[in-house]
Amino acid sequence: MLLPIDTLLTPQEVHYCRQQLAAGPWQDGSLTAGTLAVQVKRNLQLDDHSEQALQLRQLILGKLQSHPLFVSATLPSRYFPPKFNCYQDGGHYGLHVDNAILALGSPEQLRSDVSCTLFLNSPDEYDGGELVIETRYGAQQVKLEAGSLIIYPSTSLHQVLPVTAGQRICSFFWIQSLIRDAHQREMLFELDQSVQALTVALGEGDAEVGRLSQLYHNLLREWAV
Ligand SMILES: O=C(O)CCC(=O)C(=O)O
Ligand SMILES: [Fe+2]
Repeated sequence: MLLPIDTLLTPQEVHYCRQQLAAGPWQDGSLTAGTLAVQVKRNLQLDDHSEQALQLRQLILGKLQSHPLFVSATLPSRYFPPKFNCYQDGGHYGLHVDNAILALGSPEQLRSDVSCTLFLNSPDEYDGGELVIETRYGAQQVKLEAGSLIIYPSTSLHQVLPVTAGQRICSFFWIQSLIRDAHQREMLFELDQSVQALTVALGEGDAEVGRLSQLYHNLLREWAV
């Protein structure tokens, strides 16, 4: 499931991120690429240890944790601290799959189940730079408004097309989900969305809403790892 989440950040929050990023120490993205990725990756990344990265991570993680649609769709168990990238002058990231286990061997180790890109500048500010995600139904091109986020299964092959004019600035990160399997996660998401809509329409006291809600929680209990 590819799911866009519109306006995770307000325009004011996007503005704050852009200010911090303008000041931030950027480095060659190939420094942090694995042995395979280094052959296909050409971009800049904010130094993960910088003050700017620490500040922005806190802001983004806080917004994610309090966003009901994001939580329902990803069922997060652990968050990889958001990173920041910038593509310009033909910069791109060729077709790849994200590492299954991130920060391998460290206390932050996490299995990537859901990959996320949060767009931090407007699509009007650059040409190219589409995030292209291969799905069972063909390749999908994604380029969202500043402050919006796309989530997609980490099992997918994906690439960022060359940015031929301007700059594309994003945050990207991964989620380890309570539900490892993308299909199970998607079914739970759809059930949860229906339960929420029926709760509004029929009220919390409705017996059938109660039964569907019981089903949701018992499936989650059954499948959560
Ligand atoms: O910039 C993006 O949208 C995705 C970056 C990416 O695929 C990665 O860093 O693994
Ligand atoms: Fe990736």
